[in-house]
Amino acid sequence: MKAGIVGATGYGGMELFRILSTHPQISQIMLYSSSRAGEVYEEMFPRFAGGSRHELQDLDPEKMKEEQDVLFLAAPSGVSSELTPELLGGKAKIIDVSGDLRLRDPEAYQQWYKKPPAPVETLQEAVYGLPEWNSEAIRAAGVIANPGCYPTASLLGLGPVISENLADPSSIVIDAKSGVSGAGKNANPLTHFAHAQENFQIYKVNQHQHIPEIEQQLSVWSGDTRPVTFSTHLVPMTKGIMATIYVTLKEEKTAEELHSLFLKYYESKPFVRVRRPGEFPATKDVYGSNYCDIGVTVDPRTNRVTIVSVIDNLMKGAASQAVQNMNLLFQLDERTGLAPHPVYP
Ligand SMILES: NC(=O)C1=CN([C@@H]2O[C@H](COP(=O)(O)OP(=O)(O)OC[C@H]3O[C@@H](n4cnc5c(N)ncnc54)[C@H](OP(=O)(O)O)[C@@H]3O)[C@@H](O)[C@H]2O)C=CC1
Ligand SMILES: CC(=O)N[C@@H](CCC(=O)OP(=O)(O)O)C(=O)O
Repeated sequence: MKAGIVGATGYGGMELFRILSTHPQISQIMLYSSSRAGEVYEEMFPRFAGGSRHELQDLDPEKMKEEQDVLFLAAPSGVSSELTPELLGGKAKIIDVSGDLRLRDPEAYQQWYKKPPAPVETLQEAVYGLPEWNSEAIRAAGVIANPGCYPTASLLGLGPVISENLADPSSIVIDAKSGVSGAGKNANPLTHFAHAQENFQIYKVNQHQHIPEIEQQLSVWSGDTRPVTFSTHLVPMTKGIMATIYVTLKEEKTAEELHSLFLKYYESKPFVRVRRPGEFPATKDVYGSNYCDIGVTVDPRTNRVTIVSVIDNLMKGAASQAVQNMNLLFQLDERTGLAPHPVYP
């Protein structure tokens, strides 16, 4: 299969290149750049030297959609809204890693992203690519909206409890933390080294663009609207997300019962690992991998559940989940090309 990456010079695009370079079904990778066409990728990033050379190409949607079997879009939000309509109707399947195609409601996109939304017809073609919950639709899709990093961790943590209608709808609190690579490669005041190191900061309070994405999927599971309190914090580490989720149960459950519930949903899912009762994961348990590790318990004094969900934001939160989606789109084993073990320490 031939794969193309838009945004290959960015953090998500680099991870895509790293994974696809050793994927057994990928025979050729084409890299596109809006700013550095003509330059050689391996000279720009010597860490990738030692194999084939890749000259960065100009974006030419007409050529791209006929020459590639799959196109990964890993550009800032706002780019895919315009580019995807031009890429439809060709040979290539499209996997968008940005937030542009995730929200069904264009007005919600405008409200939360403060940018013009993609055309409604394009949004209607896109399937939400959370493989553990949506694999059937993904297999039949032509366009995938890859989930956001925070929503991936949050939704995998909440899925079993919300699907089983166990939670008091108004009780959901997601307290999320991310490493700085979540903000991409361009410096901003929040992620500048001198500001971020030895610092721990909350940001986008009640304004984060992932709130409607999380609520949209919760309403798919529950059939009604579940507003969430969702807070994001910047942690002085390179990669990793931890979502600590609190929900109040409608009825009493033991920690063992909740553990069994999570196993029921995830035992057959290769990339979600549920910890034994009383055990909780850390971000380094999944570093560099496609895993989401989850720990769950309940406090019998408050009847409140604590769910801890960790991912690597650039992997399960972006690039490796996109490749998992590619595997499903092309009817491959979803594990193909996704190395099994995280990097440690
Ligand atoms: N970082 C993360 O953890 C996650 C990021 N995402 C999303 O994935 C996308 C990529 O993120 P990330 O890799 O971190 O971002 P980066 O800022 O690191 O890289 C984005 C890349 O997009 C390319 N680009 C910029 N403008 C355009 C344009 N007009 N047309 C085409 N390409 C363009 C640039 O490459 P060039 O100049 O060579 O074209 C740039 O290298 C974003 O939408 C982000 O929100 C999603 C989940 C997690
Ligand atoms: C640490 C950090 O700044 N993270 C980013 C993640 C953004 C992202 O991935 O954006 P989309 O999924 O909407 O494309 C943020 O919180 O905005």
